[in-house]
Amino acid sequence: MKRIAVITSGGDAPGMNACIRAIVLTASQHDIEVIGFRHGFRGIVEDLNQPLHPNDMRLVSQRGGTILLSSRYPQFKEVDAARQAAAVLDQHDISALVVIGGDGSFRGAHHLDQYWDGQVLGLPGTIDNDLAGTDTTIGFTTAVDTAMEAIDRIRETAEAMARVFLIEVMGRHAGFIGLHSAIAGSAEAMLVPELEPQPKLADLADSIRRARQAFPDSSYLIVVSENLWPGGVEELARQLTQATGTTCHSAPLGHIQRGGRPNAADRILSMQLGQAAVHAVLDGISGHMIGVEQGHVVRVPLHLTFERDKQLDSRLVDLQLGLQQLNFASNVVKESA
Ligand SMILES: Nc1ncnc2c1ncn2[C@@H]1O[C@H](COP(=O)(O)OP(=O)(O)O)[C@@H](O)[C@H]1O
Ligand SMILES: O=P(O)(O)OC[C@H]1O[C@](O)(COP(=O)(O)O)[C@@H](O)[C@@H]1O
Repeated sequence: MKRIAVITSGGDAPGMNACIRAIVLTASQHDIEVIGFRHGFRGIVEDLNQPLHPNDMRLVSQRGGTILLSSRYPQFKEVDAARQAAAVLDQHDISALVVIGGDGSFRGAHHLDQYWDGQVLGLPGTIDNDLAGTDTTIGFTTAVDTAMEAIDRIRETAEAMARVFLIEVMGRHAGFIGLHSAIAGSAEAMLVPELEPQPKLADLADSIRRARQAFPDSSYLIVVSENLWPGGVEELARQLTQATGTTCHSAPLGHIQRGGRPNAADRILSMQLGQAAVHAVLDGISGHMIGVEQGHVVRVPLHLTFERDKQLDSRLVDLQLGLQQLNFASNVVKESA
């Protein structure tokens, strides 16, 4: 009988618990025990093990965060840490490890694979959706829903007070949350790292000025990815206020985007991938991520998920940029009417 170990690693993502549930239930169907290690790779190295029983899984899918806890543990890059993890996994007679996490976690899984004989599998769990080889990641659509709801709320007060807001969303190196929440929130402008060329301060200020002229009683929302503007969204708001003469407010959404109950799509994705991970273990697969492409479960070599950049969907970028233009054009029509 095989034993499977599971960790959740890096930034937690809504749906990780539903994924753990599917792994534990599917494994039990095949008489396979599942052991969790708390706090990601640190938990393996320090042997923070936690048996996972099907009976414990009844009320977990609905919860955000991760019942296995997570961490950022840079020490795992060391060879000694990987060797220690391999020794702990062997002591527990583990034959496969499932890592639920993002690109950093998959680098960790790939690293461990070189020092351990067991099977290593990755499941894409990050709100950032920045893993190549899968259309979406566990937690992404819930985070977009959360950002959209926050944008809607800001829209209402901004509209009531005719204010300009810069709303900062998560996504350290990738604009997926930015793009999707900008479209869903009908933002007047969007700043995400993938835009070529990047809008300049003067362009943004000019758009704000024109919109204010045409529609002085309306709100104007700009969605901005974190880490994009030097000094952050507060500094961008300060510079735009100075350039336009209109007060521009900053609203960083922060970690509220990461918590919360997973939406239906994330629960379904998580359970689909959790079940598929156990099937991959039974098929003897190692060194792969289990992802989803066009509704089908796919197995992708781990290194291909983090060595390549995942592109934004150019049709969605065009959609947002086009609607921004039309928004502006309709302002001009009204202005001249
Ligand atoms: N190059 C690497 N080699 C080994 N382990 C790594 C490497 N990069 C990241 N890790 C491990 O994966 C963990 C999660 O990575 P991180 O980038 O923080 O989050 P995410 O997996 O969500 O992208 C790190 O804290 C570390 O333990
Ligand atoms: O909570 P922390 O450690 O400050 O990390 C914040 C980062 O984690 C994320 O929420 C998720 O990123 P990862 O999934 O890659 O860990 C990013 O969007 C954000 O930049």
